[in-house]
Amino acid sequence: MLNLHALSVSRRRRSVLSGIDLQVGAGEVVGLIGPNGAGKSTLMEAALGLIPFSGRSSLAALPESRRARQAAYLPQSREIAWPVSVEDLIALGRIPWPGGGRSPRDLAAIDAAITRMELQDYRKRTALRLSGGEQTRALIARALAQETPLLIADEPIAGLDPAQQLACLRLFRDLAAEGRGVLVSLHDLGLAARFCSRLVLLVEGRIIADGPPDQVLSDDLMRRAFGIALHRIDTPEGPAILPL
Ligand SMILES: Nc1ncnc2c1ncn2[C@@H]1O[C@H](COP(=O)(O)OP(=O)(O)OP(=O)(O)O)[C@@H](O)[C@H]1O
Repeated sequence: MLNLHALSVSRRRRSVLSGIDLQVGAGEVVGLIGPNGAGKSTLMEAALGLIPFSGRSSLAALPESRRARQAAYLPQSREIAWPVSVEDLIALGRIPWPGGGRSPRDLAAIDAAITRMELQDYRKRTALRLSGGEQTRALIARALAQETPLLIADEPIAGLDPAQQLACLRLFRDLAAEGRGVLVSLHDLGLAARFCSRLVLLVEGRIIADGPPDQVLSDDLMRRAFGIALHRIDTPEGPAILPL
């Protein structure tokens, strides 16, 4: 679904990503974790073909029209440029598909995305006047309306309340169960452990671990990545991981 090979990015003549090999398959929620500035957003932007890179991205190799039918993207910046209604914002997700956003197929996809993000009461409101968390949910709904096999989401739960964080990650898990692939960057390591099938740990532009959450969240790797110890509390729902 997504295949990155020897992908490298330099910015201002500084290496930001180096030799990235990464696969995201159908049915996987792959969590991208690592310190601020490690290169998580850069990896996503390069994989999507939004910035120059060397190496190979199976997604960026597609023609632009097919790329937008293959992957939807929630960028870290939640900028909404125009005073459109929530419904019209979500309809933008249908642009890659024939129908102009108003075919019965488009309307069904928009309705489904609104329902999944519980935005029924917001659909006629001006997106710019929603709260930050509500705007994020509307932008996730736009990505869902795109109905792509792959979803790439950059810190989707940043700014969401705890219940919405859980709802968002449960939704991603459901998408994977439906056969889609999800690549998501997260800073909450406990939630990453609970909801991701695999974790990829990025440090200074290189992948230093890629595997099951328990393996990647080892004391050694966490100390190497973040320079601190983490305390793990196991609950019936999964681990909670606290910085010490
Ligand atoms: N447009 C740019 N020009 C120059 N350097 C950049 C640019 N964008 C990002 N960088 C640098 O690239 C590095 C990786 O940034 P990136 O945003 O990918 O990190 P990140 O892992 O997503 O961080 P965070 O967790 O803080 O969001 C950082 O050192 C950043 O300063």
